[in-house]
Amino acid sequence: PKCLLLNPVFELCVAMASQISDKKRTKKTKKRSRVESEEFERINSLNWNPTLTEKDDAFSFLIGSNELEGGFLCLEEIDESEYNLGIAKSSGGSEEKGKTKPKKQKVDTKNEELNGEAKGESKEEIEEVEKETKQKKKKKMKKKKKDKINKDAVNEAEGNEEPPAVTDGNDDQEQDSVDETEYYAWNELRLHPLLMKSIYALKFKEPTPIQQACIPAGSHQGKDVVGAAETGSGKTLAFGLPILQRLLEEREKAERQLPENGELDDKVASAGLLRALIITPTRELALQVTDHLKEAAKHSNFRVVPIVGGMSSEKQERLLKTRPEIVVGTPGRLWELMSGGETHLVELHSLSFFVLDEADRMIENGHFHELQSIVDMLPMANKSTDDDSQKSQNCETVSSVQRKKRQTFVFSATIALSADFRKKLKRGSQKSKANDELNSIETLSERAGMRADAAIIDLTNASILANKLEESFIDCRDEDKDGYLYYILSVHGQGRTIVFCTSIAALRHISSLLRILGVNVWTLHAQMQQRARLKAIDRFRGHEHGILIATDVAARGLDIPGVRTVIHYQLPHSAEVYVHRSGRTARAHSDGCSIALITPNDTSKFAALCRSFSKDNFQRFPLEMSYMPEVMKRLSLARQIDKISRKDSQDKAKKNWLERSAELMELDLEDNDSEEERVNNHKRKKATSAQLTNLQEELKSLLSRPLQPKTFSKRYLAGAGVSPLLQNQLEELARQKNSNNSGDVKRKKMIVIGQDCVEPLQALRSAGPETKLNLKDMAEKRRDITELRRKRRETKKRLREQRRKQKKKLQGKE
Ligand SMILES: Nc1ncnc2c1ncn2[C@@H]1O[C@H](COP(=O)(O)OP(=O)(O)OP(=O)(O)O)[C@@H](O)[C@H]1O
Repeated sequence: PKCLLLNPVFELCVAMASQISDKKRTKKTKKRSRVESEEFERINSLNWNPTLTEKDDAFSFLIGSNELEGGFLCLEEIDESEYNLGIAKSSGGSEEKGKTKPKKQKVDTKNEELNGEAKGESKEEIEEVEKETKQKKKKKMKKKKKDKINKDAVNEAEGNEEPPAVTDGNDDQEQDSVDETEYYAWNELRLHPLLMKSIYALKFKEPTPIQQACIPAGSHQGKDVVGAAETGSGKTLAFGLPILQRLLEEREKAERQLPENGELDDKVASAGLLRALIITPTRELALQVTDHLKEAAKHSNFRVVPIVGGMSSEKQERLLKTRPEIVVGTPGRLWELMSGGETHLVELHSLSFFVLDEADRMIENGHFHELQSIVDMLPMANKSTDDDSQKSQNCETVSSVQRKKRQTFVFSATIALSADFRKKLKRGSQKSKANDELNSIETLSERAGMRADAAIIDLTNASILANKLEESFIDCRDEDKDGYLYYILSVHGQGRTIVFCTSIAALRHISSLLRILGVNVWTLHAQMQQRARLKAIDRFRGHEHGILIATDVAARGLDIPGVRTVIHYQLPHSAEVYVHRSGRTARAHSDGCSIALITPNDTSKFAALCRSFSKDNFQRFPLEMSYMPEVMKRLSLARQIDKISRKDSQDKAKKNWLERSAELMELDLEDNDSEEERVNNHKRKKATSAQLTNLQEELKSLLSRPLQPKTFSKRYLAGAGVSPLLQNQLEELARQKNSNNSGDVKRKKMIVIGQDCVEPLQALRSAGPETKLNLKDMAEKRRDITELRRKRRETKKRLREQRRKQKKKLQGKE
C-alpha cells in the first residue's frame, strides 16, 4: 500500500530484513548451486533438438499443463470428520499453531534426509548439517521474534497495517523442493508465506490477470471489489486469496499482541465466528469453490464449509457447529438455516467478507428473494440501529467496527456493468431504498454494503468470451440435429465433451438415443437428486473421453480439466448463458471449441448472439457429409427402438399405477376385455417384441463396425476406434497401396477410415478460413426469407378475400 511505501522507517526495516534473509539464503544455497551449476554446464553442452514434438518430449507435461487436481466432493465424502469435528470449538491461533508443529518437524526431517541422499553425503555429515541447521533455526527464531516486536512497535506508532511476513525460505523445509524463482510473479502481491506454500503445491506459476488486479485491492488496500474476467480465468482465488490473506494478517497481529498486554484481541476472541460468507448460484459451484478455497487455506487451518441444498439440514447444522470461519453456500439452503436462527450463521457482526460469485445469476428469477433476505440481514453501516434490529431479528450484537470493515466482493464473467455504476453506488450509500428489489447488480451491491470507492476491475474483452475458445456452428434442420450430434461424438469424440440442452425433455431424448447407439453418456439436470448430480460429475471427471449431457445447471462455474468441446444442442436464452456454457472449455491455460447446432428457427437468435459478442463472422464446423447416410441409418433404427421401449415402459407404468391405486383403495381390478381382445393384445405384444429384437440386432450389427462413409468399399481400411499404433500401420499400408496403383487413374485411392478421428478443435483448425460465415450474408438471407413470408401471407389473404366475395355473389344469386 501507498501509505507503507511512504513510511521511511518501515522501508528501512523491510530493506534490512530482506538483506539479512538474502545473506542467509545465499549461504544455504551456495553448496547446492555449485552442484547445480556443474549440472547446468553439462546440460548446456548437450545438443538441443528443436524438432522434438510435445508428444515425444517426456517432460512436456511440465509446460502449460492444466491437469490440476481439483476433485469434487461426493456426498458420501462430505462428512463431519473432514471438517475436524474433533477440533475444539473456539480454536484460537495458538491451538492451530500447536497442531501444525509436529507435522512441520516430520516434513523437515524427511526433506533433510532426501537432500542428504541426493547429495550423496555420509551419515555423520548429515547429522552435523542437521545440528547446524537446528542451531541456526533457533537463533533465527529468536531474532525474528525480536524483529517482529520492533517492527510492530514502529507500525503501530505510524498507524500502519501489518505488512505480510517476509519469507526467507528457511522457515519451512517443505519449500526446499520448490524452485521459488519460478514463482517470482507472485512476489509483487506480497502474499502470506502460508498462502504461497499452497500456491507452490497447486503449481500455479504466476497469478492470472484478474488475480494480479484483485489481490492488492482486496487484501492490502482493503477495498470492495467488483471483478469481471473471462470464464476460467481464476476468479475464485481472486477473491479467495485476499480473504485468506487478511484473516492470516489479523490472526498474526492478534497473536503478537497477546504476550504484550496479556489480553486477547477482539479478533482472536472472535475466532470461531463467521468471517466470510460466499454465495454461489448452484450447489455444484458451492462445493467446487469450497474445494478450491480449502486447497488455498490448507496451511493456514481456516475451515471452509459448504452449505447447499440436497444434503440433510441436520448434517449441515452439525458442520456449522464446528464454527467454520468461511461458509460457501447457495441462497436457498443458507436462508433456510438463517431464518431458522442457526447460531453460527446469524452471528453476522463478525462477518468481514461478503462475496457474490456469479453475481449476475443471483439477480435472475428463482434466487433473489432468498438472497434479498440474506442481504437484508447483514449489519449495515448506513442503516439506523432501529432498522438493523428490525431487519436482523436473529442477529446478535452488531459491532460498528465490523460493520465499517466488512468488504464486499462481486464477481462474474458476464457482469453487466452500467456506465454510471459508481454514481449509482454513491447515491445509494446516501439514500438506501429499503423496498427496492435486487433486480440489478448495482442495487444488489449497494444493498450488500458496497462502498462507493470500490475497485471495479473489468478485464473482459469486447466479445466477453474466453480468449482461447474457438467457436463454430452447424446449420441444420430440426430433424437432423440428433444425426449431427451423433456424428460429432463418434467421428470427433476425443477429449471430454459437454452437450448443453435448454430443456430436460430434450436432454432425456438425446441421452436415451445416444445410449441406444452405444455412446456412453452421463446426465446432469436440476431435477436429479443431489447425490446423483455429484456422481454424474465425478464419473464424467474420471473419464478421459467422457460425455456429459447437461442443462444450464452446469453452465456456470463448473471447472473440469480436459473439457475439449462444448456443444450447444439447443441455443440458450441469453448471451450470458452462452458465454458461461462455452466457458466450460478453454479454461486456465487450455484451449477448446464450441459448436452450436442452429436450425432455421434459431437463426435470428444466433445472429443476435453474434452481435452481442461483436462478431461478424463465425466458423462453420467442417462436416464429412459422406458419413451422414450411415449416421442416419443407425439413428433411424435407434429412434424406432426408443419409441417402442418408451411406449412399453409407459404402458407398464400406467398398469402399475392402476394396480397400486386399486390396492390402496382395497378394490379388485376387473378384467373387462373380451377373450378376443385379450388374444389380440397378446399377439400385438408378441409382434412388437419381435420387432424390437430385430431392430436391436440390426443396430448391433451396424454398431459392430466403425462408422463408414457412403463410398465405403474394399479400397477403404477401417481405422476408426483403433489404437494410434495400428492406425499408423493402416495408414502406411494405404500409402503403399496408393503408390503401387498410381498409374491407374480410374481406381480410387485407398483411404483409412478414422483418420479424421481427431478432436473437434483440430478439425476446426485444419478446416481453413473458407468455412467462415458472414453475418451480413446471413442477415440478407433472413431479410429475403421474411420478405418471402410476407408476400405469401399477402397472397393468401388476397385469395381468401376473393373466395369470400365469390361466395357472397353466389349466395346473392340464389
Ligand atoms: N494462477 C493460476 N495459474 C494456473 N491456474 C490457475 C490459477 N488460478 C486458478 N487456476 C485454475 O484455473 C481454473 C479456473 O479457475 P476458476 O474456476 O477460479 O475460474 P473462474 O474465472 O471462476 O471461471 P468461471 O467464470 O467459469 O466460474 C481452475 O482449475 C483453477 O485451479
